[in-house]
Amino acid sequence: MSLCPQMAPGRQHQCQLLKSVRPETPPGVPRTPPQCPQDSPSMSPVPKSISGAPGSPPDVPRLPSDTAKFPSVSPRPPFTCPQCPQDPPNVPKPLLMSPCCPPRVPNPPPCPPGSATSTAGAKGASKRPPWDLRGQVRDLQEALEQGRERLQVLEREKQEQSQRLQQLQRELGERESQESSLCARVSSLEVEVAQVREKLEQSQNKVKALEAEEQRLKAEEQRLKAEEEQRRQERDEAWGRAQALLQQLENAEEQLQELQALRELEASQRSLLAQREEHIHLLEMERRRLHNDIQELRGNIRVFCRVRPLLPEERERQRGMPHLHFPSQDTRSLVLTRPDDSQLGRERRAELRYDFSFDRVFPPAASQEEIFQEIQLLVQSALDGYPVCIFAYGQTGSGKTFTMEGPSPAGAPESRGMIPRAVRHLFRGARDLAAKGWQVAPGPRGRRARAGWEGRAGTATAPSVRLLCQLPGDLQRGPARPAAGPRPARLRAGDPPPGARQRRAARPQPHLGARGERGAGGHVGFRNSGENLGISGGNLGISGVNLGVWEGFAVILCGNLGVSERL
Ligand SMILES: Nc1ncnc2c1ncn2[C@@H]1O[C@H](COP(=O)(O)OP(=O)(O)OP(=O)(O)O)[C@@H](O)[C@H]1O
Repeated sequence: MSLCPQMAPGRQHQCQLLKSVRPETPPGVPRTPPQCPQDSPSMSPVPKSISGAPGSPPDVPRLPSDTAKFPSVSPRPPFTCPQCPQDPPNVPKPLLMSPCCPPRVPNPPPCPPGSATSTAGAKGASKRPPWDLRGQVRDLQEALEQGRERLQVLEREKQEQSQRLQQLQRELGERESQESSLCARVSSLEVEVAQVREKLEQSQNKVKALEAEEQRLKAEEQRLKAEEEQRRQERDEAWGRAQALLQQLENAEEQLQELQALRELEASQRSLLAQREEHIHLLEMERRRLHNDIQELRGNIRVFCRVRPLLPEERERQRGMPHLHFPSQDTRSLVLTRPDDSQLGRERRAELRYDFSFDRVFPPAASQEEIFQEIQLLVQSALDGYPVCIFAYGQTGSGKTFTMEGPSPAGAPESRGMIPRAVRHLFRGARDLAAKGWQVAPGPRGRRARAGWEGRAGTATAPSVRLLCQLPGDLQRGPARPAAGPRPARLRAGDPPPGARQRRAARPQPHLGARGERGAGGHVGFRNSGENLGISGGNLGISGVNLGVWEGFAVILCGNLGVSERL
């Protein structure tokens, strides 16, 4: 059995079946196995899915089922006569066992005489007597005749079989050509299948890529949707803010209009205020003038007398102060009496009476506040630009320091002296003036400036206030100074304190608190919020009662003058 060398194993059975029905090739005729030029060794059987696939060409003839066409593949066993021990010699074997060409089993030839099949004739012949030779010859002739007829039948059958064989050979050729074409077709189909598979793989790869791209695009779509949602929210928020801003803008425009109206009102009010301020200024100037006229009328130089109470040790030595009398109806008088005893003590004379008159007399019970009530108007005059000098004069131990500074150490606020009270009054008055639009600033040092508070709101004039303080005992003795230093010059009105510039440039001024604590050399100064209303009188050189006032500055000179004598 020869096989197609390029035929796939799955197709071997088919070729085997075709081979089995092929008759023996006559000798001399070259037999060529059917070739499948397009078959490849790796060709696989045609898958049913392909033949039944929708894409299969409809005109491709399907190979007939071999088993259907050739149900009995195995060769039929040779016919044997059941009555004969071996095959009859001239009985042809069946050639085909195809359903389309069912085998035609010839009638079994009659058994030769003597065999089991010829038992009937033999029986007939046996019925003949052995001596009936003629009868036996007739029987033989009849048998011969039957054999001839049988031979003729067989000849006809042979011819029919030959024709059938030729027909089958033609069919076989057709089938082989058909098979070749089918093989070629199958090969082409397999190539197409391979191409389709390749395309299918490519398509699957593309599908996978597209699916991945789809996933990516879906994710991108989700992200874009989220961004879109966020943008929408932001837009809504921005829209809300814009609406709010529009509303605010409208409100602002309304407020602007109101502000414009208010500005116009403010301008009118300002002009009115300016008029009122001008009026107030005029009134203030008038008040100042009247105030100082009153002060002048009361006296440019006023002398107050204060009698301090007895000290504890003095109470032990004397019984009260019967020699001092303070008329209750007259606060300006002080009466001093003393008995006018004769030198011998025999005569009884009337008391000697000394009447003193001052601008104000303060009895021992007078408080610091009562005293300051009298001098604070002078402080107001200093704020108005008038030179003011306040000093205490008296015997040692008469209470000058107590009056001007207060007790030492410091006691209750109500026991403060005149200096801290004046300073406080000055600063308070300066603040009140500033609240009214007046500018209060320290004046230029070392040069003269116009006296008085002539500055007004909006003007640039610089009022100056200097508070010159000399502490107890120092005014008479003078400040401590170097031995080689110059002696203080006698001051004239209008002269600046000698050495003031020099002193200010030489060393910083001692600064005290608002209470006016004693500084080095007995000179004190007051500083508050950078405004120096302090002392520059270190070398003021006031001696005795000769006081100099530096014109051009509003000066308050507070101090006391000690005398070495007791009254
Ligand atoms: N009004 C008063 N009320 C109570 N005590 C007073 C009063 N005035 C003075 N004193 C007391 O009298 C004493 C002497 O007062 P002070 O030192 O002020 O006198 P002085 O005139 O300054 O003396 P000196 O000239 O020696 O400096 C002090 O103890 C003081 O406390």
